This record gives sequence, structure tokens and C-alpha cells, in this order.
Amino acid sequence: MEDNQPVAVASGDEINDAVKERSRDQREALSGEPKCVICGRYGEYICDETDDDICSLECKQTLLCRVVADNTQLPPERLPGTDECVYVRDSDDNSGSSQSLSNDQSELLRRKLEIHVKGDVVPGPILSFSSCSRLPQMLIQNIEAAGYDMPTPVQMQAIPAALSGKNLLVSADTGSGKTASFLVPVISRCANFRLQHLPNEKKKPLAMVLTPTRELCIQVEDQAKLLGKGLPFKTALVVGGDAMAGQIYRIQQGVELIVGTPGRLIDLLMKHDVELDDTMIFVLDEVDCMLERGFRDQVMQIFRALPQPQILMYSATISPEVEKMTSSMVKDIVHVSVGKLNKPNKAVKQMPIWVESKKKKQKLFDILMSKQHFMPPAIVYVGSRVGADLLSNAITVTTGMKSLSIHGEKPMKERREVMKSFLMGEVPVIVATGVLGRGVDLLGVRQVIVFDLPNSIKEYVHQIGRASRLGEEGTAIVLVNEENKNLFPELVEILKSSGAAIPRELINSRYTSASVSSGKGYKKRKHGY
Ligand SMILES: Nc1ncnc2c1ncn2[C@@H]1O[C@H](COP(=O)(O)OP(=O)(O)OP(=O)(O)O)[C@@H](O)[C@H]1O
Repeated sequence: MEDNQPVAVASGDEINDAVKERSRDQREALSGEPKCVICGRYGEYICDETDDDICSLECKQTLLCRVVADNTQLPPERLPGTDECVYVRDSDDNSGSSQSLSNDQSELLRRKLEIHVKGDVVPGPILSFSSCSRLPQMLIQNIEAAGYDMPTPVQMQAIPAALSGKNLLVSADTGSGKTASFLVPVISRCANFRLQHLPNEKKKPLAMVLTPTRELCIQVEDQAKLLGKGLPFKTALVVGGDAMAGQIYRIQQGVELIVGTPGRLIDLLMKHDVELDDTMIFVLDEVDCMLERGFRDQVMQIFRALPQPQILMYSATISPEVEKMTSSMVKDIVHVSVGKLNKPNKAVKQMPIWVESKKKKQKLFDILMSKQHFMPPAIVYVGSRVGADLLSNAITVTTGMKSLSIHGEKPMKERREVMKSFLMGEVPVIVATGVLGRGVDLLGVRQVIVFDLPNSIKEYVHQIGRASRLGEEGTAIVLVNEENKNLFPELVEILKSSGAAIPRELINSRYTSASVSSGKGYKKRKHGY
């Protein structure tokens, strides 16, 4: 995935490490960045006394004056006391699950929801967030406020298992709620740890989440903030393209969670002294991608800098090789999988269309101009950065519709702006490379058009997964021709198992039949499906 390669960008801001004195010295906040609660500029710092984002010493002063003027009685550490905030069930087991289900009931529930578990002494699934012991009450309130009435199947099993301290390798469909299934235990363990320790102890990071792209990191950090609101739980985003000075300052002020891409994190750890000896949870989101060449060495370097943390690994696609690699990283891994491994989300209707390369653009324009077929907002996946820019321009010129591109070569500010206008509904179609292919929750998107098939079927599974979140129906139109011949056998297999209509050219291709009949892991099947 060329666009997901780690980036180490040094911007001008990083050279200037001095804390900003005045509000006017601070820059404007970019979309998605924290804002100063006083003046609205970039909230580069956190006010220790109030936990608010502030841009400079000047605004900190104003903030503290206001607090005093309001006669607000702030305790030294504005955190609720342990008994106000943490509800611990009477239970002397350490499973994290309420134990309200018997073993038989747990087994029945797992069978019904296709939850598969491999490993020793794994707590049973939970039926509600509140039945899960050890979750701080405030966290349960935040979960409810986010509209999560019930845990999804992956959350039912992964949350109690993670809370019991197990190392996990979790696989579940795209859009099935995997993010909260690691954030809930991370937030719970971090908040409970802080509440049990003296407030004046130095706050070193307690957890770390690594993801392959900046967009995914931003999203994971946003969700972590939402779920951790009101708890002793602060986050730092460590991604390329943003000033490192702000990132390191935030960490030094004391955060519980670091969310980052491996490249920038290594860069930061090499240049600055970040104490990681309290880090007790290490999460690898999109683990199969994180253990591919290009990321693996950096991930391992970071992992080795940590003091034997609990490790939680997630993806919608996990191969036997990845399983093997994870087993060599840590012992005693519990495997949790929901549904069928490595298959696309059933809620996405796949529509493959055979079209020769030189006619692909026209076919795309036809789709985008068809009232029947175009379902905005839609995302078009292409194979290269240049291709993304050219195609988005061509869409605008030919269809008259606003279209923007997003890829790894664009500056972070522009990437944030493109995402914002897309998610706000100002742009009906964006053209993206693999940088938006994994993990990103593009709420509202119900259509994906795969203009260039990616290099592997697992990336395809992730890309079309953007068309459906949490079981809502979506469509994926896939343009395919002889150039994608190396993927034919697996693609046909996937399309067949999803019940999609398969173009005759694809099924009759000698590349499909050759592999099928050579018995390379594929069953011989009838043509003309
Ligand atoms: N229990 C829940 N109830 C309602 N909505 C939920 C629940 N859990 C998660 N969601 C929402 O479901 C959507 C998909 O979740 P998420 O992005 O975590 O999926 P994912 O499994 O990580 O997908 P991907 O593999 O594509 O990264 C998000 O919008 C999230 O806010």
C-alpha cells in the first residue's frame, strides 16, 4: 500500500519548541484539531488545573481568572473521586464479565452470533455494556450518549476478554464496531489506573494505539475522546504532517493514550525522551497491514520499547501468516473471530462490471451521471496518487459535479479539508488511494466504486467495506478487466460466496479457470454461474 507508508515530515513549527506566550503567536486551529477554549485558536496545550485545551500562556491566565471569578470550586485534580465514578461489581473473578451467563448460555450465544473463540479461560460474552464489571460509570454514560444501546457481537466478546488482561487477536467484518471494542477496555483500564494512583504522580502514557494512516488515527483519537470524556483520560495524536512540538508538549503534560502512525512515533521517540515504562496496553489496529513489510520493523521497534504490555490486535482480514507472526510476538493469544474470516461484509452488494481499460473512464462518468446508479456521497478508489488527481478533475469537468482527491502526497491540512467537505456533504464524490481504504468510518457513504482494483483481495475487502457501517446496506461497483488477472481466482471466489452476478468474461477467463483447475486452493466449479 504505497499510500500507507510511514512518513516522517519535519515542519518548520517543530523547530520552534518554545511555549507560546500570547494568543496572537498561535496559529488558527485546523479542522479536527483541539481549539483553545478562550480564543478558538489551535489548542496546543492542556491547562493542568482545568484540563481544557488552550493555545498560550495568555489564554491560560484568562481561563484561570474566569474560573476563580465564577467561584467554581475546583479540587486540586478536577477528577471525580473513585467512588463517584467507578462502579465495580461485587465479583472476585477477574474476567471483566458480569458472569450473568452460564457457560451453556455463553456457548449458545456465541453459536448464534457466530462468535468463535480459541484460547484458555476466556470470559463469556456480555449482553450489555452496563453488565460488564469494572467499567467506570462515566464510561457507560458516554457509551450511551454515543448512541450505543447494545454491544455488537465483536464488542460482546472482545471487551470482557480484553478487560481480563488477555492478549487478543480479533477479526470481524468491516464496520462491525471493532474500534470501540478496543477503546472501551483501554479507557477503562487507563481511567481505573489513574483513579487508584496518587494524583501528583508523573503521568506517563498508559496505552498506545497504532494504525496505518493519519486519517484513521484522527478518527480513533476522536472516538477515544468522546468515550473518555469526564474521566482521567487524555489523548495525544502523533501523526506526520502536524507539528511535532505540539505533540511532544501534549505528551509531556501527561496523557493516558497515544494514537499514532508508526513512522511519526519512531521519529518522536528518537528525538525526545518519552517515558514508556507505564505503558500497559498496546493496540495494533489493522494488524495485518501493520505487520507487512514497510511497517513491521517500526512496529516491532516500538513494541520492544514497551515493558511487556497486554497486546490487542484487530483487523477484518487476518491470514495464517499474520496469525503466526502474532504468536511469535506474544504468548497465550486468545483468538476471537466473528462470522466468516476474510470475507466481505454481507451488507455490501457487489456489482462487478467487465470494462476494457480505455473505456473505464467513460463507464465511470456514465455511472456518476445515472440517476439510477449513482448514490452520493460516493468514494472512487484508484491505484495511484496522480491517477486520483487526474480522475477527480476529469469527473468535475465531464459531469459538472464537484469532486476532490485524497492521497498520501497531499499536505495534512488539505487532507483534513477534503475529508471535512466530503463528510459535510459539500462534495458528492471523492477519489482516493488506499489511504482511505482501511478503517475509516465514512458515515453516510453507501456507495464505493472500485475503479482500479487494489493489489490484493484483502485490500478489496477493506475498500468495499466503506460502503456499509453496522449492517446498513451499501453497494460496491467494481470495474474489472484482463489487467486484474492475478486477482481473478480469489475475486471470483469472493463474488460467488457473496452471491454476486459474475461477468461472463471473468468466469470464462483462462486465468480464472487455470488456477481453479490447477487446484491451487480453489475448488473446481462450474462455469456460467
Ligand atoms: N454498539 C454500537 N452501537 C451502535 N453503533 C456502534 C456501536 N459500536 C460501534 N458503532 C458505530 O459503528 C460504526 C462502525 O464502527 P467501527 O468504525 O468501529 O467499525 P470497524 O469494525 O472498526 O470497521 P473497519 O474494519 O472498517 O475499521 C461507527 O460509526 C461506530 O460509531
